[in-house]
Amino acid sequence: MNVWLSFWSADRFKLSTWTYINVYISSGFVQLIVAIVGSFMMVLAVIKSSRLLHDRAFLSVLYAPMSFFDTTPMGRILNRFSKDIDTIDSTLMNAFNSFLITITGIISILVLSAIFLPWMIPFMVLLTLIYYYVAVFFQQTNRELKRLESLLRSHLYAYFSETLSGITTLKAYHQHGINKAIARNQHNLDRHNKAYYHNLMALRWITLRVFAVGHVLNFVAVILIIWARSSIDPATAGLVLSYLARLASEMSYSVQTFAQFESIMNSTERVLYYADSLEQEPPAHIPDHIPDPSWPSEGHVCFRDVSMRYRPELPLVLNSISFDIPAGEKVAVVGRTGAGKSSLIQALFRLVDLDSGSVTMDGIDTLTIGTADLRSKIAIIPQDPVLFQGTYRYNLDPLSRHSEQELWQALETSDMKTFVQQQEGGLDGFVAAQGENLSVGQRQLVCLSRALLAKSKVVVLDEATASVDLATDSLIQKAMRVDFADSTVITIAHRLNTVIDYHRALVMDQGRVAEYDTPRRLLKDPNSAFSRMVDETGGANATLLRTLAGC
Ligand SMILES: Nc1ncnc2c1ncn2[C@@H]1O[C@H](COP(=O)(O)OP(=O)(O)OP(=O)(O)O)[C@@H](O)[C@H]1O
Repeated sequence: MNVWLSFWSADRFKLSTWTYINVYISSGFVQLIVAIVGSFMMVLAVIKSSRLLHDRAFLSVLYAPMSFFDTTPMGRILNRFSKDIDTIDSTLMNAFNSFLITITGIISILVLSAIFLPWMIPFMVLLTLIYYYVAVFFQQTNRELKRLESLLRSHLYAYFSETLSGITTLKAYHQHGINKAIARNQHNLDRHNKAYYHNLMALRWITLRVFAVGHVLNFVAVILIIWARSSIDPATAGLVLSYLARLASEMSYSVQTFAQFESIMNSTERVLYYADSLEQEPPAHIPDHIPDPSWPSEGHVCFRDVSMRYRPELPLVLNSISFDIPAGEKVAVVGRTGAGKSSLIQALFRLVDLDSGSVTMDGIDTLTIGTADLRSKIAIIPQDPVLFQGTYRYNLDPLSRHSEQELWQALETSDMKTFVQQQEGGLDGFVAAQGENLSVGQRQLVCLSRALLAKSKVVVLDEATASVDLATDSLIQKAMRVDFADSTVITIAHRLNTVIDYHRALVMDQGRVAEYDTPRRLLKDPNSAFSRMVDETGGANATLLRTLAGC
């Protein structure tokens, strides 16, 4: 544009060469102003669209299957939502703008030189080809180096966040644990810096070659001007040389800005992958199969030949499991560690897709309805209760469906009323991220209150192994018997004392149902797996358990 503008004005106003040069420079200035204003507006547009991209990617991650979280390090996810999004927001348009300015600058210089020194055209074509070849070669290497750097940054973030979340364990190992964490962190930092250093070196490599191409073109121009000194006036020669002097740095800068632009587009590509290509869970709602709001009114749960594996390449963790839980019964799921107890719950919630078989609740196959429709109907008190940053009110009733009185009632049943009343703000008191300002037992009691409010017909309790004191434990057990008297309760039990009076015990062994009957009947057979588990609790306790079971 500035070449055209300067020629047009020079011709129209019959300007001298020096004025002509001034016009050329000032038209370049006009171009710069237009580019800056344009890029400012585009930056705003990019920030807005990156926000949409961020939201789409975030939603897609939230609905990704559990296998995605099992196989993707947390650092990698954090990297995409921090560094990549920030790069798109703050540097994408500037890099694109800089690249456009330098490339149009190079074209202007080449056109200007070609007009005044036409003999340069063959050299320009040859050197442009060399420039292109070197730039493409550099780009291929640079792209991989950038990927490597980003990957190693993800490792760095992953280990860092892992260290922070396990800080208490590290501290428990005193100086040894901390020193090890520091050493590992330094190692990760060094590896990341190595990749970054190679990136810088690659940039040096290309700069040297591109500068060489630019200077050779300059040299050729000088030779040609000397050769044609009789037919070219000094002012024109000066004009061409002064512009060609800028060529080398413009060429080098254009490769750098293109490399930067491409690496930013890598960030865009990575976020786009999360937004568009992540495998997704089955739909949250299936319009033609929305269950009746009162479903499940009974709480009859039935597993039929259920097989499940966590990922296609892994072995089955549930192997053709069948059992029936009549409505309102309390079932204890017991078994050795790794037997598949938690996997059973994953199958019930459809957190992992079934390989085969079906799970029905009150006759409705859970595969035929949306995952959100299913999960909202089952209450769970997990072993490791999760609370969100906010208030007690928000954690108890995130969808604001219950009255204040109902919230207090639920807290009273779970013995948390006095505690919440003592907090500043009461129900609107502050709950830290992951409930860090509450003990694990208190967190479980908040989860119990939430389950009480949900009034679900199917309740799952993943019994805490060690983190809950006996008082909290017995409170939860009492709630299971009294407040969920009409509900079907499935308890993953680690302590047999708490579930010995349940209606049934389901003994899991290596992903199969080993035994399923009333504790009394199972205990009548001294060789049953359940009997052996009871015996392992010790002579006196085993006798007590047998008495409680009515043997
Ligand atoms: N996310 C996962 N990805 C792959 N395999 C898993 C995953 N979770 C569990 N497993 C495997 O599934 C099997 C059953 O594990 P599960 O957690 O269901 O056992 P569990 O009986 O609940 O054990 P525990 O009493 O120790 O909690 C184990 O062999 C375990 O290695």
